[in-house]
Amino acid sequence: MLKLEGITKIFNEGTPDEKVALNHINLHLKPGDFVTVIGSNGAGKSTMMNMISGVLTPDVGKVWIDGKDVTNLPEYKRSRYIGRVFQDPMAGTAPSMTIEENLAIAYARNSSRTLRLGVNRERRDFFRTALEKLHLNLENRLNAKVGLLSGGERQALSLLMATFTKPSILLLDEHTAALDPSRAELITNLTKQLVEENQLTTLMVTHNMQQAIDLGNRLIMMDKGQIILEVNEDQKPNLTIPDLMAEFERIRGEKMATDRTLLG
Ligand SMILES: Nc1ncnc2c1ncn2[C@@H]1O[C@H](COP(=O)(O)OP(=O)(O)OP(=O)(O)O)[C@@H](O)[C@H]1O
Repeated sequence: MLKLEGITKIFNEGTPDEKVALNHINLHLKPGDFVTVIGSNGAGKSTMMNMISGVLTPDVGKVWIDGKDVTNLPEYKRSRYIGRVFQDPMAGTAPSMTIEENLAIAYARNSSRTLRLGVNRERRDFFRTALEKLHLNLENRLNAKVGLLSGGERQALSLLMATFTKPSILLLDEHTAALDPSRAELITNLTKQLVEENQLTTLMVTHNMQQAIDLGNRLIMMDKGQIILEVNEDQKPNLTIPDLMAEFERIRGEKMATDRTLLG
């Protein structure tokens, strides 16, 4: 489903600002895997997500999606395989367009579906049914401009837009971090629901260790451009925050830099 093979990315190579952002990353996600990604600031998490979505190309290594080598496929050509939700609720939607128009764009992105431009009745019913799942009453506001929605509502819509065409890979990039706790919980629950319903293969970056433990069937920890710990399906149900901190200390020989956000 997703395979990263020996991925290395060096920024500003050969200059005093040289930075090895990813150092020989190997990762394999089976269909339906939901992998949470934790790691300190600058560990390489966003760089890895950008490598998968095609924003960046690796210096060394290959990216495979659905058995295809997509390493050199540009972002716009990869978008039909990938749904992505960012930290900023403003990033995933077009504020001056209506909810319906935003959904129509997301729907059209997956070109494997038949696309007739515009929104016909059948499509509108499909959008309404999808929106009902959010339990935010957005199904009755199809013609409302997205710019008028709250941050939580926009993030819920972004999540729906990223998932309802069933992408091969769903990338969640700290997508609850900018929300207040009750909205973050709503989006977390919605994430669980949509991923399960659509059986999506998912990679989620979070700074919240409890969220990383609670969601998904696998967990990886990154540090200094490397995956330093992989927790598999059998180990994850019993995992605790102290376990993760102890593992970091064992591997790196130093205490993990933590703050309240990281501890959730
Ligand atoms: N375009 C770039 N040019 C130069 N250096 C970069 C660039 N993008 C990332 N880096 C560096 O690469 C390293 C990894 O960055 P990355 O954003 O992937 O980390 P991260 O794990 O997502 O961190 P955070 O949790 O703080 O968002 C960092 O040291 C960062 O400064």
